[in-house]
Amino acid sequence: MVAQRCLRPAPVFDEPALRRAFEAAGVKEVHLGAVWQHVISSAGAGRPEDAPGLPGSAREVLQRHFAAVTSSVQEVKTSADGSTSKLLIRLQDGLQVEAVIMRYDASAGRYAGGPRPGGPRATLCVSSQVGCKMGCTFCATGTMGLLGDLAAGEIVEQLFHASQICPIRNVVFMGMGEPLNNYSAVVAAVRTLTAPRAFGLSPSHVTVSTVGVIPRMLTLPADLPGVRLALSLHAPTQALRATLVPAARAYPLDRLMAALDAYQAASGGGVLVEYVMLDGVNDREEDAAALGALLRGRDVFVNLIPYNPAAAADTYRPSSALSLGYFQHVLRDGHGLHATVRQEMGQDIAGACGQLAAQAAGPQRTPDIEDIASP
Ligand SMILES: C[S@@+](CC[C@H](N)C(=O)[O-])C[C@H]1O[C@@H](n2cnc3c(N)ncnc32)[C@H](O)[C@@H]1O
Ligand code: SF4
Repeated sequence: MVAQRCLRPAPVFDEPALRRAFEAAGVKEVHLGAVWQHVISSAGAGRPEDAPGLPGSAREVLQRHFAAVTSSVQEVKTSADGSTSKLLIRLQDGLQVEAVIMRYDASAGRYAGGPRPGGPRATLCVSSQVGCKMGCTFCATGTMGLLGDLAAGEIVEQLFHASQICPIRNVVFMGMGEPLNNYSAVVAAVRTLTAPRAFGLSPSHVTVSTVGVIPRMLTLPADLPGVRLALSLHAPTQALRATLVPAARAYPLDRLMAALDAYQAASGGGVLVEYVMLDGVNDREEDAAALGALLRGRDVFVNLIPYNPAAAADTYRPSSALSLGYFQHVLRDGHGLHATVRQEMGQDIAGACGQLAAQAAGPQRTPDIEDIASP
């Protein structure tokens, strides 16, 4: 059991906490936006209670219980090519998470150039938990186990910190943690990221990535309309998936595909399918054929992710360029699927997918099925 974290002061970007405190003090909801705008426009320098137009009761609540920013950036590492910056963020109780800025011009399909303030808008990869209990065998975060859930405000603060470095257009929940295991905080955080009187991101510019927490996938379209879903699949059969992703034992592949279909029926949107390419493990000819058959006819976009070394003594190797190309060809030309190979950036600062592990890794263990199945 992970210890409950106690945040004092509470982050002002924590919408549920702020709403509850305002309600209890009889403060009108309309003042939430004014407080956020004040903090954002002053780059965190302005105290929440000094937002213009607040009644005395709101000022008192804010002064006693809330702070503009509760986390701090300990270190920023930028890759040699300038494409990626990794932020090490310290939370108020000493836990640490990482967030990654990727300067990638999605519209042009290529890296957009170095860390230029005011340059092309970037994508921010945020963390939702400190560590993760799901224990995927190829993921650095998975080796840590779960140390704690982030509060909604701490997730939002990652965008706040990144925005001080460069303008952010997209947010992807592909950092540390399984976002659907910290569901209520992630939903509240996305609502603040997309609120016009807070950060005003378009919902379609926010992607929540999951290893497949079925009950939460089904509620997502109603709770976060317009937000995109990415599903980390990694294998075309239950037997192979269970060896890579322990969560597959709690959420088997047939039920996962049914949940994917139900999600799509409810959201009306396509889903990004992520597939980490592991040499000789899930990148063989028969895997490509089985994946093509599994996804054929579904509204999905397959992203083949070159494996990033996650530990010094690694059991996996990245697939060769030849295997990646062949796999993509089978999906595209054999099965009519959209399939791309992800352009990986930031490996030299260990800032690529699956490499985030701000704390030292704990002893690796296979998670209990009961533990995985309780989101
Ligand atoms: C770190 S996870 C966080 C979001 C969520 N827990 C999930 O699994 O989708 C984001 C993505 O990174 C991928 N990933 C994990 N370890 C990786 C590695 N060593 N190399 C490349 N991608 C990796 C995951 O499979 C997933 O698609
Ligand atoms: S890949 Fe995602 S679900 Fe799996 S251990 Fe890493 S963070 Fe957790």
